[in-house]
Amino acid sequence: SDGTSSGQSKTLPMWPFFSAFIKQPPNPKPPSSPQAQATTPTAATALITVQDYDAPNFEPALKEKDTQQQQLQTQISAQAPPPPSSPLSSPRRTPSPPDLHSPEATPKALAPSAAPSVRISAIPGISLLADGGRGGDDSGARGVGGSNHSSGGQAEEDETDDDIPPSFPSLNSVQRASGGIPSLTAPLLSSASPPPLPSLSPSTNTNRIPSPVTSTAAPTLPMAPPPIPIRGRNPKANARLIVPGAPSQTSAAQQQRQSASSAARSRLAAVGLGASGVAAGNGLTLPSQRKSATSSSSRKKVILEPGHSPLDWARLQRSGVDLRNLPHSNLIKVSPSMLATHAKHPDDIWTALNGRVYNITAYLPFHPGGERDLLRGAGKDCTKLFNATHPWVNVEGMLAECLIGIYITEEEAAALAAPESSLESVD
Ligand code: HEM
Repeated sequence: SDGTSSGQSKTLPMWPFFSAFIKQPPNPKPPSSPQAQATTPTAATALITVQDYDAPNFEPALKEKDTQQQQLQTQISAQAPPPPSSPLSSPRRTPSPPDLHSPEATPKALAPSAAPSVRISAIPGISLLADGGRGGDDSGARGVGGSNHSSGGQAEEDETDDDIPPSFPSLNSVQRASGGIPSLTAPLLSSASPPPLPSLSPSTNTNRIPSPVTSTAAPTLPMAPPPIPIRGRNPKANARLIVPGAPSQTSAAQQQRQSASSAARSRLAAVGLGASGVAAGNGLTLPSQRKSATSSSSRKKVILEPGHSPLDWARLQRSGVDLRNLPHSNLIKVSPSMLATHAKHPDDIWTALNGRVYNITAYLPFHPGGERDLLRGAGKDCTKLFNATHPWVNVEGMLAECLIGIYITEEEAAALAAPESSLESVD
């Protein structure tokens, strides 16, 4: 029978393709090779058995194939379960795998002839085995290291439980109940507590904010929490918090920071710079610095009537309205005596500024410093007063439409009047 089986396996090269579509008997068979025993029992496994065949012996092989098909159909129709101790499972009982290179190494060769030799597993081909590795003897499967789910029962549960690692510590252990593992926490505490770090000792931490973390859990923390940052706060605000003469409650670091800031401010004042590093007196310094530069003048903001903002004044200048109140458009030469005659009339108030004479009557309600201050220059030269108050104001642009003429001295006016009088006398 060995020769026959060998001939069958050697002369059916196309049989694997047919056997792949043949429904297997419900009772699965053991794997056909020892290697299949190592496969996962829960996954569908395709077992492929490839054997050498002899091409010249094709004719007898066809006959043998027909015989096998008939027997196979008979077996499928009968669906007879294989005997519990199938001879085909004998290779699995052997503790060491057989030599695969020898002809007797195949399960077909190892199977006795009395057994139902013509079975799918004995025919070289492709066998699709769902849950391959089932069947057979439980002890045999365990003997070669495989698993057997068909045995079921307690054996299967034991194998499943072995894959789950045990919980540590156990759910009902004393370690969980106590909240910690003494064997792990004790070395940490013992190594951190003696001796305590100097930065964590309460005696050197009196200026810091008392924290329960530093007092209770200090041995387990490597560093104490940092102090509250003071960066971003206004240094002047810090300076205002210091009450002169009062006992200082600040720490040494804060005192050092404040002394450094005051020293920096004194250095800036020595070079003529404000606290912000900007030259004092150009309008970009802090209000306190600017007020000290103009403390001699009586600068005060007044509330202007609605519709008298600087923009309203600019709009009035561009409107084309006559703001000069002159019978002609020519500029005239104004003497101090002539200017003085335009100081009291409420509709015709002149002032001299930077060598020019303006009619400031229309501008009076628009003056940010108020009418009263502006009227201080009515009928006279206000250049000194103007420059003492707001030298940055562009008066040439603001009062362009109010220009009367140029401001001349009495001598120039007299010189101008003399020729005219002489000509008049000539005429
Ligand atoms: C005649 C031409 C004048 C013009 C065109 C004029 C214009 C101005 C302008 C534009 C401002 C606002 C400046 C600012 O906000 O920075 C102002 C403010 C002021 N002016 Fe005059 N002014 C004139 C004459 C005078 C005179 C003669 C005085 C008399 C002291 C005076 C006293 C003031 C005062 C006290 C302020 C308020 C300053 C402040 O905002 O704190 N102005 N003036």
